[in-house]
Amino acid sequence: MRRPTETVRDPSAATGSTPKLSIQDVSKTFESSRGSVQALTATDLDVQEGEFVTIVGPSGCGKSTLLMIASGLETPSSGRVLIDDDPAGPPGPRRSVVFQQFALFPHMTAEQNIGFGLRMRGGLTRARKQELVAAQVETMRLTGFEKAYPSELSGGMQQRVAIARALVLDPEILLMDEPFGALDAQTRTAMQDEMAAMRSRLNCTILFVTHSVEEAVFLGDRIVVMSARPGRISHELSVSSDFEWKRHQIEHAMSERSFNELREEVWRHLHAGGTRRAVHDAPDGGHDDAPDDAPGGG
Ligand SMILES: Nc1ncnc2c1ncn2[C@@H]1O[C@H](COP(=O)(O)OP(=O)(O)OP(=O)(O)O)[C@@H](O)[C@H]1O
Repeated sequence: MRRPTETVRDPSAATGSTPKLSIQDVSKTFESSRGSVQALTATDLDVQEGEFVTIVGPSGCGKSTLLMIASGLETPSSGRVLIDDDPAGPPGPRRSVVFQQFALFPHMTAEQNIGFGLRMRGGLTRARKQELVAAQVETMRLTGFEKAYPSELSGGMQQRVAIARALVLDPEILLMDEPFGALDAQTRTAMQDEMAAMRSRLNCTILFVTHSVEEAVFLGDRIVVMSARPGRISHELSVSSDFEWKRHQIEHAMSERSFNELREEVWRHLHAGGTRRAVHDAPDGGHDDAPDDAPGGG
């Protein structure tokens, strides 16, 4: 029987399949007025088709940089990114990104925001585009708010619009950079549950950056732990889909022993990676909010 948690070094080697997304020996150095900052070093990550990979690590360790490089919005200083074994190239419709700050157009309604990326897409009639937007409105439980402007929507609804805007493009790879980080605790919990429930209906591969170990454990098929700057992947853990709590809500999951064992294991690896304080949740896990003390915060 498969152990519920096990260290996975190279999942593609285990499955023998071509990864959907492959980040190979990527490093990134930013040049700024304060000198150069090495954000990432020698980072390798393979993500299999349909896999949901969560990334945690200390503040400033390069999580967002890794995600931006995976999206094509940032170029690596060295190394390469492949999709289905081919160079990923510049950003395109195969990859969609959802940011922490929803980045909605304030002068557009919810449905106009959702349909924005479809405007440039050829081969679709106007009626078909409207159908696709309507389907996302329903999936994201935004019915009745189609004509509302972002300022008229709650934070959770705004983020649902942002996710709908990414999903309407039917991306092969969805890249999410702390998508629930700007939400209040209650809305965040609701969105975590929605993401887990929606997951089986999503036909895409997901890379998800979070500061929350709980979110990472609850949502991820695999958790990637990064170490302090210059960031690199220090550990990976797989989370078996056999866990019963994977089919429940996060509040329920957090009361399960196996969930908490996994959470503690992630914390151990975070501590081993060189920071006392890496993420900002675990309300009952003894890891209270505290000022960032990891090097290179930002
Ligand atoms: N455009 C940039 N120019 C200069 N330095 C940058 C730039 N983007 C990121 N950095 C630096 O690279 C390092 C990694 O940043 P990044 O945002 O990827 O980390 P992170 O792990 O996502 O941080 P956080 O958890 O706080 O969001 C930081 O030291 C940051 O200051």
